[in-house]
Amino acid sequence: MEITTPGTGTIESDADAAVRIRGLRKDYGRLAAVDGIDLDIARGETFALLGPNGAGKSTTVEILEGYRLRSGGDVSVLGVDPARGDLAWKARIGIVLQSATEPGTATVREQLRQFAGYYPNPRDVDEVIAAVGLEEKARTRVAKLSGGQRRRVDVALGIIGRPELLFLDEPTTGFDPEARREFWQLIRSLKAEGTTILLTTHYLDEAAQLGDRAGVIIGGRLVDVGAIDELGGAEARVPIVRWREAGGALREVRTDRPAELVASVVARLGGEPEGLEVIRPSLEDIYLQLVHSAGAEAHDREEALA
Ligand SMILES: Nc1ncnc2c1ncn2[C@@H]1O[C@H](COP(=O)(O)OP(=O)(O)OP(=O)(O)O)[C@@H](O)[C@H]1O
Repeated sequence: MEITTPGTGTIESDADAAVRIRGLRKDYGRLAAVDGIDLDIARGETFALLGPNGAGKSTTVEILEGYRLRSGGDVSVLGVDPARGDLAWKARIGIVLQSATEPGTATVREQLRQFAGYYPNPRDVDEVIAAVGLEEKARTRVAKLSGGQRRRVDVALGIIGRPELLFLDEPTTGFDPEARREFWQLIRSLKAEGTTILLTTHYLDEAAQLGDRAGVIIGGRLVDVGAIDELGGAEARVPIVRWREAGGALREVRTDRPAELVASVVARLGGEPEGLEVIRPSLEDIYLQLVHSAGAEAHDREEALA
């Protein structure tokens, strides 16, 4: 069994972590874009990496993919240091990058068939086309597809090689709501087959739908990591009860016993309180709290140093 150490996201019995990161650093001149990250991702897990623009997510992911060299720390991806990953290792990972490659003149099926040829054990091209919902566009040139349809081709190219580990960098940007839901189904089926998935996204609902765990990177540091429904800690999840008093004044109380509070307000007001709401913080609310408190801490550190 794997035991996750709170606060670091490392796995204690590590026999089969898909990704293992220790003390990872990446400096661009004086900027520490990644500033000492420790994280493990278990095999078969879907892990969502969250964080504001410029936080260091893509830098971290590109180091794991072998596209970027690190400045310090240790990294192992499927048991291999990505800085030394050979073709056999590359065939075991799938990548859907943020910006799509140039489409060229090939049709959807031609492009997928070509990519399938690069892998030892590819998926069936037509099955993949169906999985990403592009059957009707299989004979269309990629260059003639809409932005969202091209994104589906990117996803298809990422999974054609039957990867053990799939990197998805903001995969559903530009998808319409129905396409996003279809994509989530596809990811769930890949997960059911045992694929490990590292998802970077700004859509918190996507993280909540797909992620087993999530980590929040801010300013190059992993400020929180845990099961999606534990992120931010118990305190951040305390519900808010809101209602209007008899005179119209708005009251708001945070309590982990909302039913008890509502009962006492009803008894006191002698009936249904106006505008009554019990609000449970969403993942987005919790994420925004984390971002704000990390920003405030960084500000305090700067003040202390000044
Ligand atoms: N090649 C580079 N040279 C210099 N600085 C870079 C380079 N690549 C990234 N950075 C800087 O490193 C920091 C982290 O960037 P990164 O792309 O990892 O962020 P991100 O979390 O993926 O952001 P986004 O959500 O906008 O994609 C940013 O401040 C960025 O400007």
